[in-house]
Amino acid sequence: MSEPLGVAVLGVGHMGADHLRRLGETVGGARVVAVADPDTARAEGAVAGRERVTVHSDALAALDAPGVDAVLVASPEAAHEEALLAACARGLPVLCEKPLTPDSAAALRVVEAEARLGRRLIQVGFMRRFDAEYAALKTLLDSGDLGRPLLLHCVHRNVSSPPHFTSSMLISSSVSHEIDAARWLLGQEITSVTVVRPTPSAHAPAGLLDPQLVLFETAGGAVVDVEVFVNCGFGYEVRCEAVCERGSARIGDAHGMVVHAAGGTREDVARDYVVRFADAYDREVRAWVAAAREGRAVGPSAWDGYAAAAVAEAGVVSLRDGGRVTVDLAGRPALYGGGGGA
Ligand SMILES: NC(=O)C1=CN([C@@H]2O[C@H](COP(=O)(O)OP(=O)(O)OC[C@H]3O[C@@H](n4cnc5c(N)ncnc54)[C@H](O)[C@@H]3O)[C@@H](O)[C@H]2O)C=CC1
Ligand SMILES: O=C1[C@@H](O)[C@H](O)[C@@H](O)[C@H](O)[C@H]1O
Repeated sequence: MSEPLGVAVLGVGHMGADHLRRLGETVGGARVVAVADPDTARAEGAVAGRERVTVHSDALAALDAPGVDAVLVASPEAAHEEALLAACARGLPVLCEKPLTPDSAAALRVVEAEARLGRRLIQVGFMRRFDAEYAALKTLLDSGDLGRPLLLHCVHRNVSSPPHFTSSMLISSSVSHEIDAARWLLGQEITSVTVVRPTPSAHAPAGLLDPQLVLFETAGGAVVDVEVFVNCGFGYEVRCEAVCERGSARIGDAHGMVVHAAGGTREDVARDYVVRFADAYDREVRAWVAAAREGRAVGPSAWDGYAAAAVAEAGVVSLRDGGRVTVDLAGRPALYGGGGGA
């Protein structure tokens, strides 16, 4: 393709607006030609100053707008399935923000639609795979230098959660990143989930079970623990330590300046994911555009989105009922490699 990739952006809230800016400023080879958001005032504001962009209140109308070659889905998760199925029906490449869908049944319908096409169109927005530190950890683990990974210790903290956040969303929205990262880093499917609930923080909104401790067991016998705490109040922290047979490796400790002053040490903590993962989002969108222009798809697949949804669902059952809940995955279509590993 010699022309820039014509992109329709569905949803121009927090993430959609950030990706819209990215497609204009940071990532070459693409041009936003349509946006859709039921909040049309927001959509008009988001494209102010841009030329030749059509604004739609309806997502499907945006897909049919002139010049659309590909779709970036940044609407709330409940709207993803309809957009993904419509994109598949039109043969349009998609970058879909995580989670793929709110539940595994919907995710499986998306997987089946793509598998029927016989080619990948969908990349899921698990951007940590494009983060330099995560990529370095993956390379190290794959090299075998540290031996077999035994444990992953993960931390996922946000300053505060959005008003619509529920106790289940700590798992289905926030921990979905650790689910994908663990499957990817270890190359293994997650087979069971156990959620432990400490007494909630006094600073969490009433009724929100925050923090939570989420434990995964994998097909290869590794164990992953995730502390998720979305109203920690002080900063955005994402860490991961891999403990292996011959050593350990940790990422996520240092991102800014370290100041030694007044008899102490101070280190900046990122405010949120848009800051912490800015480079990762840039690489993610750049990789998507480059692949879409060549008629390919890269990065986390619809199958990865489905697997994350199924694991999260088991986690939500454990959160509700207690105990260890087994993850039941459907058979993996040949399009995604068939077989067992993640
Ligand atoms: N990769 C990451 O680190 C992050 C991913 N996300 C994901 O991005 C997606 C969007 O989240 P936010 O931007 O935080 O939400 P948001 O609430 O800030 O924005 C969502 C926008 O979508 C619009 N919208 C609602 N229904 C729509 C539809 N059917 N079609 C098109 N637009 C529609 C809303 O009016 C709103 O403007 C979610 O899937 C969320 O999980 C969110 C934060 C970080
Ligand atoms: O995807 C994201 C949000 O939706 C989620 O709510 C946050 O906890 C994550 O850190 C962020 O990356």
